Amino acid sequence: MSFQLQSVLITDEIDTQCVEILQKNGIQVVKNTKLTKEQLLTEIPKYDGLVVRSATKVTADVINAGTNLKIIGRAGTGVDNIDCDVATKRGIIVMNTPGGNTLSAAEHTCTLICALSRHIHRGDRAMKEEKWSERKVLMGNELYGKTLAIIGLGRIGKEVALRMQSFGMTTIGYDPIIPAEVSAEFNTEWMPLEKIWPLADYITVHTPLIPQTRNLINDQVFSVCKKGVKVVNVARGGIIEEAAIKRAIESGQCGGAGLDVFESEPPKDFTLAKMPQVLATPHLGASTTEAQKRVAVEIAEQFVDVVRGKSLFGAINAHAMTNALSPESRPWVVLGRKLGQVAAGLNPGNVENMQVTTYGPSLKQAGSYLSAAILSGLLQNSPAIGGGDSATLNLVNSPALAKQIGLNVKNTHEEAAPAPYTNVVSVIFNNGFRLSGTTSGGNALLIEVQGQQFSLLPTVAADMKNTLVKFSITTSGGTGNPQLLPTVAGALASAGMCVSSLTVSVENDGQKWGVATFATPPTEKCLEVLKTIVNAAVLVTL
Ligand SMILES: NC(=O)c1ccc[n+]([C@@H]2O[C@H](COP(=O)([O-])OP(=O)(O)OC[C@H]3O[C@@H](n4cnc5c(N)ncnc54)[C@H](O)[C@@H]3O)[C@@H](O)[C@H]2O)c1
Ligand SMILES: O=C(O)[C@H](O)COP(=O)(O)O
Repeated sequence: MSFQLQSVLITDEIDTQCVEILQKNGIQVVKNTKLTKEQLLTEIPKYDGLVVRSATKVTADVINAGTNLKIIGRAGTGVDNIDCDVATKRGIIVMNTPGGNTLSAAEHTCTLICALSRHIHRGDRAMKEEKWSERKVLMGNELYGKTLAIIGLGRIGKEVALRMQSFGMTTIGYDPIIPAEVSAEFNTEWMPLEKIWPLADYITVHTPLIPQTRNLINDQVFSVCKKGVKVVNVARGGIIEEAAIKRAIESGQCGGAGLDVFESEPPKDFTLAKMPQVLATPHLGASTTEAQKRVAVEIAEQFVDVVRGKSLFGAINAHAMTNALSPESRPWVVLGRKLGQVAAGLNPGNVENMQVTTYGPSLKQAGSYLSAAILSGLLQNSPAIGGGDSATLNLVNSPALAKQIGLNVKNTHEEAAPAPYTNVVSVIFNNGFRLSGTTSGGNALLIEVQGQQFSLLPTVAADMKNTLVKFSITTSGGTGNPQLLPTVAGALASAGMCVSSLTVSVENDGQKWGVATFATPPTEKCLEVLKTIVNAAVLVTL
């Protein structure tokens, strides 16, 4: 699945290469870093892409005002300034540039650790104030032989560990997803937090700011640390509680803090930053020419790759789309959506469980995008999610919306497809309703609806604004009525309908089902006419 991207708005200071790459690829770019919140709300509907750093707060109201938004790019790492939940529900891809500023942030962290150990900030201030005598009180400590605790052993945490080991520091750390064997590869002993606190001479945090990490280091943690412990935060303000740092410095429990990030940026109150024991920088971790060039180029190239259907690298909320980018997957995405629409049209009611089974080698990795595509068709008019908002249902938001309404989805795969097909997708709901389909020559085809198999498969084409009428026919003992199809076709034609296709299923239990598709929407009159000939007729708008 790929999409058109016509215009991108950049609202933070980003290297010019971002603009150049996007423009070279035919995307119009407007860079305006001076927009007020109100101006942003007015401007955003004009764009289908937005690129930011950490300054622009991409809040729910901005995302909801962005009626054409398809993608939000973060030229950097942290996405805490973007309301990712709201973006996901709106079907908007959010991507960052993981790794682009890792080295700069790691170097900045190491710089703060070194500077804190020798009171560089205080020495510098003393010189500027012509207070040479300060040298008597600015006794430092070597880093050699000291223990550095690293909370968050991801990209930056690892680079910090490797660099500080060259000063002779012992590195220990904690991360819920990095196992001890992995941290051992960069000579860092994994430990639970309670074991870490009393051992650390320095603590540096490198986690995202999430509920589990907010105020991770607080009064209680300081109280079990070594007296004089020094803390460093180049991750996000609030991971180390600012009020607790202040109290710990005042009591002498904390010997110094290196802070690049703050709970509010810019800080509403500079008291903490002004404390002599605090070495503060205004969120400079990624502010190097190298990192800024890298993240600017990366976010622009990532946008271009999505537009070309090449890659979703950096996307943090589009898991279902990962295997849906290739041209071969497109008819399957269409089929999935159509199956969902057919199910919604024929099987209204409470659906709590949906099982999607993919068959055949080509669909081995297709389960997640096919179930997302089916959900996008199934839920498009669902009152449970506000109904009728079909334009916004896609592979990004439909899994999240299904979860929100308590619809459980299970994917399974089987290597061999039922003969005579090579690849098939079938979906079955908790009430037993099932349907399946395949693709051929780029067309989406129905194989089976509710146990009724078609030998000549009805097309549910993507580009045809067609409507499907399912009708059931009693064939009384299997003899059938050879005149039925011409009779139905004739009746529909007399009702003024332009029929695109008319297909009847293989007989099952004395029943046949027919599917008619139309190039223009059928009228109520068409249904009435049909009902005089067949047992039941249901209209499904695709
Ligand atoms: N100051 C700056 O300019 C600057 C620059 C770049 C990145 N950052 C910030 O640094 C942080 C880390 O970036 P990264 O690229 O290393 O990210 P990363 O995703 O590579 O690593 C983060 C690690 O934190 C771990 N983690 C999550 N919850 C945790 C918890 N409760 N306890 C311990 N660890 C936990 C994750 O498992 C992950 O391994 C992010 O918040 C990012 O925004 C700041
Ligand atoms: O998470 C990040 O990438 C850093 O905090 C950098 O933020 P910035 O792009 O605003 O400098």
